[in-house]
Amino acid sequence: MLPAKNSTLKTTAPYLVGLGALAAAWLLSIALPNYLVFLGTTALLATIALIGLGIVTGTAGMIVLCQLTFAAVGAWVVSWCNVHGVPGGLIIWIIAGALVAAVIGLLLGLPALRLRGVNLAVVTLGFAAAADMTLTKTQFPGAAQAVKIAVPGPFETDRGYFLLAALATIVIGVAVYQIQRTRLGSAWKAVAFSERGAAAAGTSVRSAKLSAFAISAAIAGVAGGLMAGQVGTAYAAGFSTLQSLALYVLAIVAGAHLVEMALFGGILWVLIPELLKRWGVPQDWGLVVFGVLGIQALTTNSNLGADLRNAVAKRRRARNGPPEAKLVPLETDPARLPANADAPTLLEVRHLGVAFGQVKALNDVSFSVPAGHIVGLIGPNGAGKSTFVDSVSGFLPQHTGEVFLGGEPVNGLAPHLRARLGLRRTFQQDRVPPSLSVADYMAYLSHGKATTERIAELIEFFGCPGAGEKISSIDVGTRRIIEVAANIAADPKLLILDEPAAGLSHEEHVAFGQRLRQVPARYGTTVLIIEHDLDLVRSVCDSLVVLDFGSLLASGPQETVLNDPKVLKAYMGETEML
Ligand SMILES: Nc1ncnc2c1ncn2[C@@H]1O[C@H](COP(=O)(O)OP(=O)(O)OP(=O)(O)O)[C@@H](O)[C@H]1O
Repeated sequence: MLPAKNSTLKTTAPYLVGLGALAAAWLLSIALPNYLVFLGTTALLATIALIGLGIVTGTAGMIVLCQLTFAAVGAWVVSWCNVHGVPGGLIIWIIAGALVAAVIGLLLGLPALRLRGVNLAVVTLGFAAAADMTLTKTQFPGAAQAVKIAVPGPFETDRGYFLLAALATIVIGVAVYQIQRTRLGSAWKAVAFSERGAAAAGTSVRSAKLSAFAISAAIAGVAGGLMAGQVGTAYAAGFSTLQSLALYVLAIVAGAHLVEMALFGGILWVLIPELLKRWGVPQDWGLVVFGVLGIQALTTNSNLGADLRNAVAKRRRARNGPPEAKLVPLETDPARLPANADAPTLLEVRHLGVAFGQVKALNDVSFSVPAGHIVGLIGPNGAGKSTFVDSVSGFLPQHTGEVFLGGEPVNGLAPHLRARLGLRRTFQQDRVPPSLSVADYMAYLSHGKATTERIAELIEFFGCPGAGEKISSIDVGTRRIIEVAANIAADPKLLILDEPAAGLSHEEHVAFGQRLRQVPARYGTTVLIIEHDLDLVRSVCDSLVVLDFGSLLASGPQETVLNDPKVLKAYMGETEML
């Protein structure tokens, strides 16, 4: 875990950097010639739009090609307020523009809940093109009469306006940096990596996506309002579809989900056309340059920000060595819990059935899991184990039959709601967002319930890499253990583990089993584990349920089930192997 002094420094650092940046902006506003100050303002306003775009594309993983349309909304509201003499002045008008842009972002985000990838890109591009045509026809309020937007006294000069733009960039930059580190930021990253993984962690994918859209659009609205104030009158040409596309390219090339890289992108936004102008090349060629950069970024699936961070992490790793493997067997083997016959039922499934076309993946399966137990769910490949987990955790709502948690029916509840009721699960595939650190991931999964001390205790107990280690630098086997520990951090009633030990060495299997055996008594969590490794199953489970061809073959105490001739025949095909 991070020492307290370090973590205080981490919390205050963004504010200190912000103050430093404000001082640098003030010095630049004095030192730079007028023309460069104007260009600097343009770069800062592009930076603001890029920071917003970084949230929705870089962090939440959606392709949005209409960022400057949201900016146009901000500019439109400012122009309208100016023409109609709305009280409050520029700053209030900009805030109003941001709010209107957020509402429009929210509305556009609704179809995004159903669309992904290229389809979402097409919808947002269509929205940008439609808004572009409408604005070109109708123009901004006051544009035809060239009504100048009233800018408050201190910001009237180019230097003053540069400082206003710098202040807005710093405030938004620090705020977004901090949001990225909250549970909401983690939810965006989790949704971008795996919507199923995020839902299983109790995140409403719908709310996460809509909030990303709304906040991103609001920030674009601020950029647009400021753009209108910078030039005095907003024109449609400043918010065209092509420019939105170019901005998107810059966001992915630079890696605008990182605030400092958004600033870099903002500088490129101004620098490339400026250099072309100086070299006597038509500025429209800037769009070609952006296009080439975009193809490069998309084909290599990387961005400058991530590359830079990876290079730094690589150097640090070369200096410090890889994260130490800490999941080692305990010296004294903790005993397997004796099954408590009087324990109340925690999970009960009645007549569960799932059909995929002609395949009956589950057929009238009924059994229960008593509280405080570790129950193994076993069966040959294709027996229906994962289908069972998907049904119980809410990912296969089309199942028949009923599921009860603690006596309450959970049928019809979405996965994230079941997770919030204390029904957690892990996955066979890697669903741990690589962009989070171990501690951030645990805090995210625990819904902020787990304290720093609790996270440290879980890391220690499960032999996970250090709290500050990035998941991306950790092997997939270890990530599965982190996934187990993080789910326990949420204090679930029931944790369903889908092959948690896949990818671990024999020694780690043993060590993991020793930890798992202690989970019900130590953390109060009941465990249902699916596992092919019978050594692990034997070492941790007090009772077993066996599925075969989607039907319940046997259930009961471990020894009885493993000696059942039906199970021996169906599960392994030959008795000796058991
Ligand atoms: N989405 C799907 N569409 C069609 N058939 C499916 C689907 N998912 C699972 N099945 C089928 O349902 C049956 C049960 O699959 P399931 O993955 O639940 O088995 P399993 O016991 O978890 O297997 P394994 O141990 O290999 O993970 C299999 O015959 C499988 O081919």
